[in-house]
Amino acid sequence: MLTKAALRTTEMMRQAHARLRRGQLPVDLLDASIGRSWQRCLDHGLSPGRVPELPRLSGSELRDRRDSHRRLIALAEPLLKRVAEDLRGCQLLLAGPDATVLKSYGKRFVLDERLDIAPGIILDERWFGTNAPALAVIERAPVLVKSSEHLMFPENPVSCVAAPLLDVSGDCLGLIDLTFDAGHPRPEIFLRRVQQLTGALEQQLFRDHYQQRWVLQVHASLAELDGVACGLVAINEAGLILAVDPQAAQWLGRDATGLIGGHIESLLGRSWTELRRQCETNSALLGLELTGGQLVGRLNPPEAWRPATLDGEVGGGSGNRMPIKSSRPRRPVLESLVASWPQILAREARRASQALAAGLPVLLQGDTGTGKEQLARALHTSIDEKAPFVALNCAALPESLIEAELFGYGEGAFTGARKGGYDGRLVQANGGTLLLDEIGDMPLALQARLLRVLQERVVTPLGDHREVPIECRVIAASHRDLEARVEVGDFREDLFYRLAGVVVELPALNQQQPLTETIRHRWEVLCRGHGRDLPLAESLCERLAAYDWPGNWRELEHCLEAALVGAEPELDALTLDALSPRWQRKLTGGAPSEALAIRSSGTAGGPQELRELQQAHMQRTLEACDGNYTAAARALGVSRSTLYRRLGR
Ligand SMILES: Nc1ncnc2c1ncn2[C@@H]1O[C@H](COP(=O)(O)OP(=O)(O)OP(=O)(O)O)[C@@H](O)[C@H]1O
Repeated sequence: MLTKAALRTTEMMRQAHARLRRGQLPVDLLDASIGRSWQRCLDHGLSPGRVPELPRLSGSELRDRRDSHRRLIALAEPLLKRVAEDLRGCQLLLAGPDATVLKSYGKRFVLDERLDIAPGIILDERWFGTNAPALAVIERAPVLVKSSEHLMFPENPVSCVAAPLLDVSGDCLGLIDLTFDAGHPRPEIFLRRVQQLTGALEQQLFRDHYQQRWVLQVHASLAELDGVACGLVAINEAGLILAVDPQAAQWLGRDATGLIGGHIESLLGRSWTELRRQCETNSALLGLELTGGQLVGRLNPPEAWRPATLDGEVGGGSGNRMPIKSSRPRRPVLESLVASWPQILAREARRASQALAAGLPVLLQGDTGTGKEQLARALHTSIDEKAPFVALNCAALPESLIEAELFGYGEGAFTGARKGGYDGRLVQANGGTLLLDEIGDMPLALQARLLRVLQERVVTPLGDHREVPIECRVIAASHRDLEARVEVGDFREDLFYRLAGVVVELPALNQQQPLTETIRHRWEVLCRGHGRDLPLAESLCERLAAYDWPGNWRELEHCLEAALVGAEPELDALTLDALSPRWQRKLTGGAPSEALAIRSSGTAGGPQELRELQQAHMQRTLEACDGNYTAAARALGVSRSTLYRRLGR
């Protein structure tokens, strides 16, 4: 039996068709998208009610068409088959982006013998008139086309919903249509179902594309965070936003293009380094206070996030922590990391791996962003990728917490202590590797305790008398010159020797020779990763090589990836003009007036001259700071060691 609302709609549509027969387009009686479609159909010269001859692909044409959409079919088929079994009495269609039906699942509706909606049929508006698949592609949105809204079939016994399936670049891969009995009282539930299907498949596409990246899920409700309606943001190691799906843009209340290429810190107002540390190997739940309101988020390290499966479960498990199941190495193993390194450095890295495997500690030294953490992970993976890798940033924790974090505590050790106590990072690293990052910033008192643990290989948690044996490999890392700190008494000499079994000094990026080659290689790797083929202009490559790179690899990565994701699709080559104004300023020497002077005087302005100009600028800044290197380095925005090096001291 029809509901009152359905009767009203039926009556309205009867009037709509009557007005159409009198030559009027009844836009006031139709939904906006249906009205637009009717108008297009009339413009194509279609006559309502006259059943058209429908074009169909031949058997071999259909095979070819399926072959050219095999990625779409492979992605969607398992899910559609499963859903068709649940939705008895409905027909599910998978169609290409031109609304040609590729596959049909479940019931098969035959409206009359010429209207068998089967694979091979082309549901183009130009001959089939208003229909959900064609309309979903044109509107790029989910649509519901009820029985008599199908312009050519005023007595249509079925209604349809359809939604387009968009890939990560927003291109339409195809669509899913669900056809059901027109008498169904609540057609909206089918619309929601189709949206869930395309949502789940789009999440799968997002995951496949950004599997090696950090993924932030966002939603207003914790209960929905693992569903298909959550928004997704892909982030690179440096914190740069690589992609924002339409749902994330909606939740965040921001335009995706405005967010892509920006830094996650400016979106979340939290330190990226700290966020990353919070979820070193596990996903971490975050409360996000954004200008648009409160959202919940979950930050997932590379490979940890699994799309929703539509069964109410999440691939990787549920709850607020999601252990990584993958047994594949998450980081490049040592050999692939060192493949492009200078020979001497690669040899040092291999030596460190052997030493670590034999139980010796390894110390990694180098400026910020030179790849200490990346090497530490590769060393660990090269020995035992399945064992725990625990990183502790000794500089990031307040002095009062670092002891509890490192050694753990017993139940009730202090006010606010977790029920059941806490194991501490040393115990968590048992059987694996502990990275003591920024060890040069560890307070002296704690250095003494750490030394004792390393000597005795047992820890005593705070407020506890138990002794817990420790069996882990130790890597320490610091951007500080530890020997210099030992000399001035800020670092214990005995601890230094305990940590420095093998020392690897990671060079600054600008010491790589020739730097143009390194940059070009990195650019090509990034282009491949993003599926782009965009040459790097020679002139820009030279400018990049002349820049000092105080943030080393991290800064280079940030610069190149921001340029790549922001590059217009029609660009022939990446030139200086295509970079952000900030990078243009940086690359024209950090002293724009001097760089401009080179241009206006007509001098070539090659890398060597730029280097000399930079040096002169640094020297002048140093003099202006009365020879104080720390103040000059801060004024120039570079590290002290970089300033020393650039001035040849
Ligand atoms: N040799 C390399 N080739 C390409 N990218 C690299 C290389 N080394 C480091 N990177 C990239 O640079 C970024 C910084 O690396 P990493 O965190 O290991 O540096 P770090 O020395 O530990 O820095 P910090 O001292 O600031 O913690 C990462 O995104 C990493 O992927």
